[in-house]
Amino acid sequence: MMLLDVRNLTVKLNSPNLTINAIDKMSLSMREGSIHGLVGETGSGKSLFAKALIGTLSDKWTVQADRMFWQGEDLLKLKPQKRRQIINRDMAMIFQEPSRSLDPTATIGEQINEVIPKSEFTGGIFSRHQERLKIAKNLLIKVGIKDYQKCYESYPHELSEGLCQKVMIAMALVRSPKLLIADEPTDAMESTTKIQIMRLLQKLNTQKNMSVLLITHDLEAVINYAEEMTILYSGQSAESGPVRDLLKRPYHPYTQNLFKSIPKFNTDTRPKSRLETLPGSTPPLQHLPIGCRLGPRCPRAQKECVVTPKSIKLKGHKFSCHHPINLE
Ligand SMILES: Nc1ncnc2c1ncn2[C@@H]1O[C@H](COP(=O)(O)OP(=O)(O)OP(=O)(O)O)[C@@H](O)[C@H]1O
Repeated sequence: MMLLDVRNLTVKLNSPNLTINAIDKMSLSMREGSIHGLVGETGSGKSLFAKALIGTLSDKWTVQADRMFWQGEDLLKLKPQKRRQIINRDMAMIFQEPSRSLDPTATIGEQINEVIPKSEFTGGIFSRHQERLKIAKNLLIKVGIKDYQKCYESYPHELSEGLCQKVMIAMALVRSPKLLIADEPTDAMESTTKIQIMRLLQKLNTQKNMSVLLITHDLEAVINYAEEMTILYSGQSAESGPVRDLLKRPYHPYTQNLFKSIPKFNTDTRPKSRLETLPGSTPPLQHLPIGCRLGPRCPRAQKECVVTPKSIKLKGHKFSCHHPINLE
């Protein structure tokens, strides 16, 4: 069953002089119980997408979409209060630099206690303290923190980034969300910590059937842990589909180039030769090209590319390109 189905999402930045489509008709759909990677370079709009979905963008942004279905219900058609209720109940988000998301003046225990909803308590007011303690410790055990007592009593600065991220995940689990949005959850972490966090997310996905939207520019993590992925370039969807299929036969030149930028997946590269990258860099918001935004950097660009390409569905992929590769 489809958990999330967003079609043609446009996120506009409204300034006094002009309006910019920071996200331009992006689509993303994910199945219930899956890990879905959302990949793109810095500034491609990954975090904006997440914020548009959970409704935390400020008034200077306008969000429009043909549909934003959550378990078959269009979130954009709901009254704000109802929408918030569904999002609070079903979705949770964790961020990069977890130590910054935690309150430096309160212990981990105090912070977990604060997010436990009243509905979790079964006993009376006098047993509340003991219940809180039990729930918080269970959460810390669930995310694999062995020394949970010490962690419970610690302040964030006394913990490593990896432990802080586990605490953030524990806090996110308190409402048993159906979807966990993980925005660069392992950014700037060392590789062993990275693997621990990714394995934890994978375990929660398989054991609790919690879907994960993994937002990252770490393509290898997506290849290792996600079943499906969406590739964003400068606010436009380039290609989406099952990770294995995309790896085997990408249709979009940008997808092909992304994979070629990882030595492990570029078997054509001779030792000591340069990795293939596209010329130039991603355009800033104030200088977005018209049509396909990859156009100025794309080796296959032709005059049609000044018109935004339509999304084409083929063999389980969706891609938006006038001159795709590997079609034969
Ligand atoms: N509050 C804001 N005001 C103005 N522009 C913004 C704001 N937030 C994001 N942007 C712009 O919107 C675009 C998309 O930003 P976003 O943070 O979604 O990118 P991202 O893909 O998540 O990048 P990163 O991987 O660096 O987090 C960027 O060009 C960014 O500069």
